[in-house]
Amino acid sequence: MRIDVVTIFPDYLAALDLSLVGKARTAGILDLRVHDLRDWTTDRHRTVDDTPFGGGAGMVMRPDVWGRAIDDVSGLSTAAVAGEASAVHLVVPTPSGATFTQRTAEELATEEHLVVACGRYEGIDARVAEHYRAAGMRVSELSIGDYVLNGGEVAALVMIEAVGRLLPGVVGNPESLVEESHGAAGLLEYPVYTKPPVWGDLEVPDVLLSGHHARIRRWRRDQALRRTARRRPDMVRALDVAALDRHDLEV
Ligand SMILES: Oc1ccccc1-c1ccno1
Repeated sequence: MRIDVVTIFPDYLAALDLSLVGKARTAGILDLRVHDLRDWTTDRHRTVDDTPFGGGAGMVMRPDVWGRAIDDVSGLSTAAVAGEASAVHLVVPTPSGATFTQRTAEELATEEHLVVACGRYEGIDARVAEHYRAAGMRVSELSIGDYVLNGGEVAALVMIEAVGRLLPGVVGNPESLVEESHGAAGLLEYPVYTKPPVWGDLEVPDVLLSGHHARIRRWRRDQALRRTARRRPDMVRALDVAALDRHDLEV
């Protein structure tokens, strides 16, 4: 997979040189390129924004600068036919976007090429998303949660980590992806324990020391259900109970 990130703060994305995503880049699993939006400006002040039409506070990022940047990194500037459906999926982090979830990460992890446009100020001129949708590109305006950040870079870090770790070969044991919170069962993960078996006056639940794997699986699913019901009742309502029952039969 290739991911191009365009931002006015490229250093913000330095964290992606570290840990699993960094290893995926070194291994050639993930081709991640970070670009400075100002490289596509044409004035000596390298201007990327201007005042909003209709008035209001703050500044809006210019469509012409973003257009040159996205055309370049997506290959559209050299595409034979501008209208051809692009292999690129444009991701625009924004507080006004659809919620980015594990399902979103799973879908994006199947893409060939993501371009992530990190906006700042009051946002990116709305015509940018409109233009690329009309050009046949899939465009997803996504929020990582109901709060406001100063820019899209932090959201980009979150999304790229959530997507990158799903790529084949990135996580050592793919099994570990199955039982995570928000995984296939649609539950939060059960509580985990390791040595020492007694820490102060706190002990590890006996069932986990029993060696009885069927009981351990059942205990863990019960804990996941309880935790989900207590902390995320919204997820319980969405649960596919039939699937859980099928899972139960497997245990
Ligand atoms: O608050 C933001 C500002 C710019 C770009 C993205 C965001 C955001 C907030 C939540 N998810 O994304």
